[in-house]
Amino acid sequence: MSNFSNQIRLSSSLLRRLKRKTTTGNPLLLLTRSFTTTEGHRPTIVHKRSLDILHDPWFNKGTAFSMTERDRLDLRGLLPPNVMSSEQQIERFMHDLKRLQVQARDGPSDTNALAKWRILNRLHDRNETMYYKVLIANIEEYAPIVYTPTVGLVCQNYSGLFRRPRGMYFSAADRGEMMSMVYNWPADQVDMIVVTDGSRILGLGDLGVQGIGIAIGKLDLYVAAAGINPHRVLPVMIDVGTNNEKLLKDPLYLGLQDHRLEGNEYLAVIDEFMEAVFTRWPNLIVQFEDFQSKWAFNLLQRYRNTYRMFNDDVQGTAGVAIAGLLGAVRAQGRPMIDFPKQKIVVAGAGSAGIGVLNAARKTMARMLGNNEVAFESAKTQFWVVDAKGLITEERENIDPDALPFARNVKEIARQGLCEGASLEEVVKQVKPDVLLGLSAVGGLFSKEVLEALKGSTSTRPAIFAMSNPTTNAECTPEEAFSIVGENIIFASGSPFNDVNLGNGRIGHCNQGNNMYLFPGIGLGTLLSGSRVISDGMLQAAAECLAEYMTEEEVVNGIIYPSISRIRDITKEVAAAVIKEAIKEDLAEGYRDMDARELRKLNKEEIVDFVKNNMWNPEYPTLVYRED
Ligand SMILES: NC(=O)C1=CN([C@@H]2O[C@H](COP(=O)(O)OP(=O)(O)OC[C@H]3O[C@@H](n4cnc5c(N)ncnc54)[C@H](O)[C@@H]3O)[C@@H](O)[C@H]2O)C=CC1
Ligand SMILES: CC(=O)C(=O)O
Ligand SMILES: [Mg+2]
Repeated sequence: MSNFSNQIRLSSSLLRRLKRKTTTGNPLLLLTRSFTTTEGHRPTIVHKRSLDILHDPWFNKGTAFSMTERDRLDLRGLLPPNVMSSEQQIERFMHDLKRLQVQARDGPSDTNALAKWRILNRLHDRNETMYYKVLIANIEEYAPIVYTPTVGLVCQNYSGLFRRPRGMYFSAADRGEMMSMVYNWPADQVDMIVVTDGSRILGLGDLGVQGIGIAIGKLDLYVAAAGINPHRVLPVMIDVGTNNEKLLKDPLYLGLQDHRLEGNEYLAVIDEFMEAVFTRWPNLIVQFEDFQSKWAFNLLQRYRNTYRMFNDDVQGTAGVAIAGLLGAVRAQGRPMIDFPKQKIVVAGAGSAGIGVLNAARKTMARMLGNNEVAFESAKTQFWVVDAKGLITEERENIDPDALPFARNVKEIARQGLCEGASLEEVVKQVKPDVLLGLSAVGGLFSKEVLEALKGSTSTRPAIFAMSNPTTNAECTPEEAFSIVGENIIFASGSPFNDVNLGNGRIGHCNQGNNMYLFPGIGLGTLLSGSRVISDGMLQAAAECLAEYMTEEEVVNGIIYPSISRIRDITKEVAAAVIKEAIKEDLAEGYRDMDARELRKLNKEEIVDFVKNNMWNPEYPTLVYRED
C-alpha cells in the first residue's frame, strides 16, 4: 500500500478517535493536516496514554504537547496549560543550565561539569527528544559533559549518581538466563549496542559495574553524531565482577562484589551475551568498549568474522590516529605518501597503542608496495615504550601482541639504546617525527621528554597525548607548545583550549579521539547491511577523516575537524564505509535499499542515502492504538 493510502487509513481512524475524545479543536483541520503529511512526518503509533506517556522519555514532549494531542492521549490536566514550542522549552532549559557556568573555573573537568551532567541526565530521563536537540545544537559545549572528560567522573561516582536505570546489565549471576532476559528490553528493534565489562574505563582502570556510564556516553554520540534513532540504541554492562579492591569493600557499590571471572568462565558469559542479543536482534551492531587489553584482542578475533562487531579502542582509535598522523605529514608540507618515512615513538602498548601500531604499519606497507618486504620494513619506523621502558626482543614474557614491534637488540645498540630504555632516552636518541601517547599516565611527557623532542629531525614534530580523561593526558598543549616550540602539531584525547601564542597567533589543540570515527563506522555498517566490519571498511573510514581536512587547515595545524562538524564528518565517514562495503561485495542493503539498488548509487547519492536515514530530534505526532 502506498504511503498516501496509508495516511488515508490512519486519518480516518484518527477521525473516529477524535470524534470520541476531542472536546476542543477542529478534527477536520487535523485530518486535512495529516493528508499533507510527508513520509518523514508520519505519525508514531503508541500503545500507552496519560502519565505513562509523560514518564516515557522516548515519547514525552512535556509542555510541547498540543491541545489536540493532549486530548488524544488523555493528557489534559496533567500538564500546565500553556503549550510551549520546542524552542521555548529549550530556551527555558538552557537558561537554567547556563547559570552554572558563571562560576566554572577549571574548564570542562571541574565540579560544575558534574552538576551539568546531572541536569542533562535529568532531561534525558524525562524527554529524550529534547535532550538530543539540546545536545546536537550545543555539541561542542556538551560533548565534554556527556563524553570525555566528565563521563570519567560520572563512572567514578556512578553509585552516588544512579537514579533511573538506563540500558541493560548482564551479570555472571545471569548465566543460563540471557536468552530470555534479553526480551525484557522494550524495543523490538535495536541497531547499536555499546558494551563494556568495566575493566579499563578511559585511563581510570577497573570501575566494575560503574563502567555503564561509558556505554551511555558513546551511544549519546551515536545519536547526536550519527543520527541513530535513540529508541534503537542499548547501553550494556556485563558485570563479571571487579578487581578494584575499593569497590569490593564499598557497601554502596552497585555491582557484583566478587573478583573478575577469568579464562573460560569469562568467555562463557560473553559468548552467551553475544548469542542472546544477536538472536533477538539479528541486524544489530555491537561495539566493544573499554575492555582490558588482554580481552580486547581476544574477543575481537573471536567474534569479528561471525558477528557485526568491532572494538572501538583497538580499531576506532587506530583509524583516528592514522588520520592524524597523515595530517601531521601534510602539515609538514609533504605528501601523505611520505608517511612511511616518519619515525614514530609510541608510549603505551595496550589495546589502543597496539591497535594504532598495527594499523600504522599496514598503512605504511600499503604505501610502500603492499608486499611482505614492505610490511617487514615498515615496522622499523616504530619504537614502543611501555611501563618497563623500550620493548626489545630481549623482553621477558613479552606480550604476543607487542612482539612484532620489539626492536632488535643489536640494531638498537647502534642507536645507543637498550632493552627497557626510558622514554626520555628513546626520544633523545631517535629524534622522532611523532611522539604518541596511549599510556593512561598523566604527565608522562614530562619537561625532560619534551625537551628531548626539541631535537626532532622533523620540521614540525607532532605530539599526540591521547590518553583520557584530561588528568591522564600525557601532557597539556601549554606544556607542549611552550617547551617544544610553536611550530608543533598537537592533539589530545580529551578537549583542551587552544593556546594563545601571543601576537595574535594560536597554538591549535586538536581533539584526537575515536569519536570522529566510531559513529560513522556504526552507521555505515548498518546502512550497508554488511554482516561483518572488514579492515577495508575501517581503512576507508580513516582515509575519509584524513581527507576531510583542507590543505589550509592542516598547514595551520588543524588535523581534526571541530566537534561542531561531527554530524557532517560522521555522514561522510558512513558513506565511505558503505562505498567500501559495496566494493568488497559485502553490502546486503538496508530496508528498501537492497544490495542491487545500493550498487547503482554514485558517491553523492550514497551521501544523500546516509543523510536521509539519520534521525533528527523532532517531535513526531503521536497516535494511540491499543496493543
Ligand atoms: N584518544 C582516544 O581516542 C583513545 C584513548 N585511549 C586511552 O588510551 C589509554 C590506554 O588505553 P589501553 O591501551 O586500553 O590501556 P592499557 O592499560 O591496556 O595500556 C596501557 C599501556 O601503557 C603502558 N604504560 C604504563 N605506564 C607507562 C609508562 N610510564 N610509560 C610508558 N608506557 C606506560 C602499559 O605498560 C600499557 O602497555 C587510556 O587512557 C585510554 O583512555 C584509548 C582509546 C581511545
Ligand atoms: C576514547 C576512548 O575510547 C577511551 O579513552 O577509551
Ligand atoms: Mg574506549
